[in-house]
Amino acid sequence: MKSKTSSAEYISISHLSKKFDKDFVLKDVNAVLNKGEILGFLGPSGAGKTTTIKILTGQLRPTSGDAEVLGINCRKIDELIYEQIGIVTDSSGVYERMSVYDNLRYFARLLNAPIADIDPLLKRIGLYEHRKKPAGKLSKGQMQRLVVARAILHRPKVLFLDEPTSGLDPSTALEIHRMLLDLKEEGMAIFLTTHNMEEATKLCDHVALLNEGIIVEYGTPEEICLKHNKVKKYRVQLTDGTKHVLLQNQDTAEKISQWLYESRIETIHSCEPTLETVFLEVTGRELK
Ligand SMILES: Nc1ncnc2c1ncn2[C@@H]1O[C@H](COP(=O)(O)OP(=O)(O)OP(=O)(O)O)[C@@H](O)[C@H]1O
Repeated sequence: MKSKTSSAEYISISHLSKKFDKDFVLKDVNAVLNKGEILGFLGPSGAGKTTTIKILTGQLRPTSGDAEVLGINCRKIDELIYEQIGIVTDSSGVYERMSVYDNLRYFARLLNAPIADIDPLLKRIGLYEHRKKPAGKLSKGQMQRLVVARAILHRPKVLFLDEPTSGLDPSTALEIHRMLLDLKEEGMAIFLTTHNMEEATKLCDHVALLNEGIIVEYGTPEEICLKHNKVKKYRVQLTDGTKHVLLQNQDTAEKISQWLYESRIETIHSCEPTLETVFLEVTGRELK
């Protein structure tokens, strides 16, 4: 983990814990997010992802440990930080009777963002055609784009997204992904929570796999998968339709060469771990 003094370090989380009543829902969480990076907090429902975001945005105080966001200790965060961060949770906070444009104009005034930035932003997120529509009449995907637009209108340094593509169709999710990668390129630091391991693998520079409040793996998606690539396996489908998963060893080599000799192999692949299979291996739990 990098030192606290790094100028590009926008978020640092150190031994963070949170207790509700008697139960710890976060236990000794450590992570770092630098400028121009995407950090993913991944875990099943109840793992503590939203609680982490709430602590980092000043909505909850931790029980112990520390976190800094843009150099401000999480216990001292107040509304002033909202000039420098954007938050996407759900669509609450959008005024449904106001038009798309008026919603953004309202937030631009609130956050001192230039009104002239609204139209280019609407074009960028594909909502320009819908700018006069009441927000309440947007589709789910359009609403999600509006919520992201509202969160980035004032060009924050850090963007928090709590499951930004949950429930979206694949093409809308893809548009959100493209937008996030563009924002990252522009230097924004993005803190993302998701259940979706494919999304995390594609977008995140680093991921924290969170289970019951504990980070069970932390690193780049590649590092984590490589670390768990010790037991090598092959997946073979034969021409008779049967499927076989075989450990890489002498017996398998002999079996595969026999099947090759008999022209019985339809497909053959090596089984590299994914974040999904790593999570299952480490926790014994599916991510759904
Ligand atoms: N205000 C609260 N009081 C008591 N318990 C809470 C409170 N907020 C959250 N919890 C509990 O803390 C645990 C973690 O909740 P959190 O919302 O952080 O999970 P999550 O990983 O974001 O889940 P999901 O993917 O379902 O959003 C859950 O067991 C939840 O019931």
